[in-house]
Amino acid sequence: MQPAARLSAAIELLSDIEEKMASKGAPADVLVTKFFRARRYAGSKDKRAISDYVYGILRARGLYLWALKLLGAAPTARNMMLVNLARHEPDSFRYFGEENPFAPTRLHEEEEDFLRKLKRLDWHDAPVEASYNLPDWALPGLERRFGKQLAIAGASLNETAPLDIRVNSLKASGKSFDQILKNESELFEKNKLSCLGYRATGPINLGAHKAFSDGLIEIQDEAAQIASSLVAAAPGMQLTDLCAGAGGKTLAMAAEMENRGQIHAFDISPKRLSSLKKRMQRAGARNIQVHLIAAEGAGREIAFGPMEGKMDRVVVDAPCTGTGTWRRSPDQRWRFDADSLKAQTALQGKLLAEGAKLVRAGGRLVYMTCSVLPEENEDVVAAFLDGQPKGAWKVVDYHTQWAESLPGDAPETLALNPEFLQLAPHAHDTDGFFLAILERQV
Ligand SMILES: C[S@@+](CC[C@H](N)C(=O)[O-])C[C@H]1O[C@@H](n2cnc3c(N)ncnc32)[C@H](O)[C@@H]1O
Repeated sequence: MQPAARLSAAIELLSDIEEKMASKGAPADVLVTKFFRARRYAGSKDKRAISDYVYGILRARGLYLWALKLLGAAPTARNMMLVNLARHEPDSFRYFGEENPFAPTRLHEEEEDFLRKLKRLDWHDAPVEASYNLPDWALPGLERRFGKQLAIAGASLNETAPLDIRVNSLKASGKSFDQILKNESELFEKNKLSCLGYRATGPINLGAHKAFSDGLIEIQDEAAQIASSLVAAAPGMQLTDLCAGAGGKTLAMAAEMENRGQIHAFDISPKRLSSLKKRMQRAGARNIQVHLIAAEGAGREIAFGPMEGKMDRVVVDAPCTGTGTWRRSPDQRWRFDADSLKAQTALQGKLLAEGAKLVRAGGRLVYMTCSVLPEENEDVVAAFLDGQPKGAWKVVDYHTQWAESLPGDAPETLALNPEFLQLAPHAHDTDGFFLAILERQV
C-alpha cells in the first residue's frame, strides 16, 4: 500500500473504533483484526503502519480531544489524524488530495485554518489528565490512589505492556526453561516479582509456538500470576471461582492444586467458558468443572446453594473497569463513564456477598480486580465487611501469604489499607491489580 492509502485506511479504522466506542460495541483489538482480515492485500508493513497510527492516536486521544475542543474542531477520526500528523510527521500532509484513488481527500480551507492555529498551541498548557490520557470518570479514583504520583502513574498506564508467560507445571514439570522454549528461551528473562513467570524481552509470536499449543506455557501477566498464587489453593481443596471467564487464573490455580480437589468455575459468558474448556484441554487441567450461570435470578441460588459454607476458597475476580490493563487495551478507558463505574461497583459488591456465603469457617474469600480505582477495590471490601456480623471475617495481610506462596520479599502496596495488595505498572512493572484476602472466622 502507498503511504496515502495507509493514512486513509488508518482514518477509516479509527472512525470505526470511535463509533463502536460510543455505542459500546466491539473493542479496538477485535476491530483491528476484522479490518485486516477483510483486506488480505495489506502486507505486514502496511498492517504495522496502520496499527501504529491507530494505537498511537488512541494513546494520545485525551490530549488530542483537548486540542480539538480548544480550537473548536469536531472530535472526528480525521481531525485526530490531522493533530497526530501535525505533532509527529507534518510531511505526510502532502498525501492529502494526492493523485491516487486511495488517498485521503484534499485538506479543505477550514482544516488548513485549524492546522495554522494548532501550530501556535502550547502543548504544555494541557492539563495532566489530557496529557496522560486520563478520562474524567476515572480521575477522582486515580487521584485518590496515586496522589502526587498521578502523572507518573498515568504515563505508565499509557505505555505498551510487556508479554509475560507462566510455565504450566501440569505439563512442564521436570523440564528446564530451555527445554520448554528451545532457541527462544533467550528471548525471555525471569519475572522480577513472581517465581513462576518469564517476560519477553522483544517481539515474539507465541501463539504459533509448539510450547504454547502443547500447553507447556500460558500467556499471563505477572500480576495475574501473583494473584493466583496468593489464593493459596492447595491439592485436595474445594474452590469456587465465581467469575472464571476464559480461565487465566483458574488454570494457574488448577496447577497449584496439582489437579487434585475441585475447582467449580462459573461465568455468565458462554464464549469465555468455551475458551476455558479449550484451554483446560491444552493445559492438561482435569479438576475444573465449568458452569454457565445467568447474571441474575433463581438459577444462581440453585447453583450455589449446595456449596454454601463448604468451600475452602472462593475467588471473586470481579468484572471491573480494567483501569489496570489500560496498557493492553487503550480504548478501554473511553468505554466507561461515572454511571457505568457506579453500576460496576454495585455488581462487585453483590458478587462478593454472594461468594462469601460459600466459604466454610476457616476458609478464604479472595477478592480481586484488574483495576487501580479504590471505588472498585478497598471501598467494595469495606462496604462488604460493614454489612457482616462483627468478627465474622479476619483480613489476612498479603505480606503473610506472600511469605508462604512466593519468593523474595513482598512488594510495597499502593493500597489505602496496608493489608491489601495494589500493584501498578509504574511501581511494580506489572498490570494494575488489586487483591484482598478475607478469612471466615465463624
Ligand atoms: C475479570 S473477568 C475474569 C477473568 C478471569 N478470572 C481470568 O483470570 O481470566 C470478570 C468475569 O466476570 C464475568 N461476570 C460478569 N458478571 C458476572 C456475574 N453476574 N456472575 C458471574 N460472572 C460474571 C465476566 O463474564 C468476566 O468473564
